[in-house]
Amino acid sequence: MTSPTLVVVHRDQQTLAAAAAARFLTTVTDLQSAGAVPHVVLTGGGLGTRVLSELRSSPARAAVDWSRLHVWWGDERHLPTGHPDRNETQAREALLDHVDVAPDHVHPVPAPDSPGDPSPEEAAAAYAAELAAHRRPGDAVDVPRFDVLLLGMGPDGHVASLFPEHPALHADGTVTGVRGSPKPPPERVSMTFGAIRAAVEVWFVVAGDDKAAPAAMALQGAGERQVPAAGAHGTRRTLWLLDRGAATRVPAAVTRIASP
Ligand SMILES: O=C1O[C@H](COP(=O)(O)O)[C@@H](O)[C@H](O)[C@H]1O
Repeated sequence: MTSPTLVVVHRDQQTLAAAAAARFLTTVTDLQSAGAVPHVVLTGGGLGTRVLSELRSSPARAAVDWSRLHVWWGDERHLPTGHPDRNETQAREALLDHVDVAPDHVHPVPAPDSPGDPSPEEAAAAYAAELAAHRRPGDAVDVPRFDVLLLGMGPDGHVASLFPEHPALHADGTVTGVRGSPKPPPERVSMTFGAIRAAVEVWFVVAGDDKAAPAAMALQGAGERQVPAAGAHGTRRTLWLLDRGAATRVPAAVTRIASP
């Protein structure tokens, strides 16, 4: 049985980013107050990073015990440590350097300048091993059961670094090296659908007219080879947080207007 999908439309990118941050803070606070140490997966991309900036500037960020939170990435650009285009660098600058995360609870994808100078495939294998080491009792896949997995979506419908018609779409295991990415840089590391679909909740954060077509296709039964976003869903719920531009082609019957 497939889990429910909820599409929420916000007035504009700014409202969407702030609302996603508020949801995130509430979800993590609820989990922590129930005694859990949540596992969250961050996304790169313009809006994904903006959500992190909103988390940083929210007064409610003090409600979260940042030291009791595991942070992972759904994908990474295979670039040296500290490179401005690494998703990790952007997340650290936007949020992680400004909250009291426990360093050993932050799990970046190994960079090419990490010990052993890993290739994308070797970095993927190391990340898969790190994920497997955090698997919890009862977890069905070799990853911790992610409480929230954030995803941006490219105008081509890609999610994480799973691009349309790319061989990485068919990778086994939980993490794959990616070569020949149509979006620079060409070398990347990505969670596979197997890992993404182990998440309890998948939250898409998508804004802009250029995302309207793939959003509509993903929500209306497109194949995941053509529109990879169609293949990403959570075990309990999949949430699409859109701005008006990205929602223009989604049938009104499946959307909820949060901020007109
Ligand atoms: O390269 C990437 O792009 C996607 C989408 O980015 P956006 O700027 O179009 O929102 C992102 O989700 C992914 O993590 C990133 O590596």
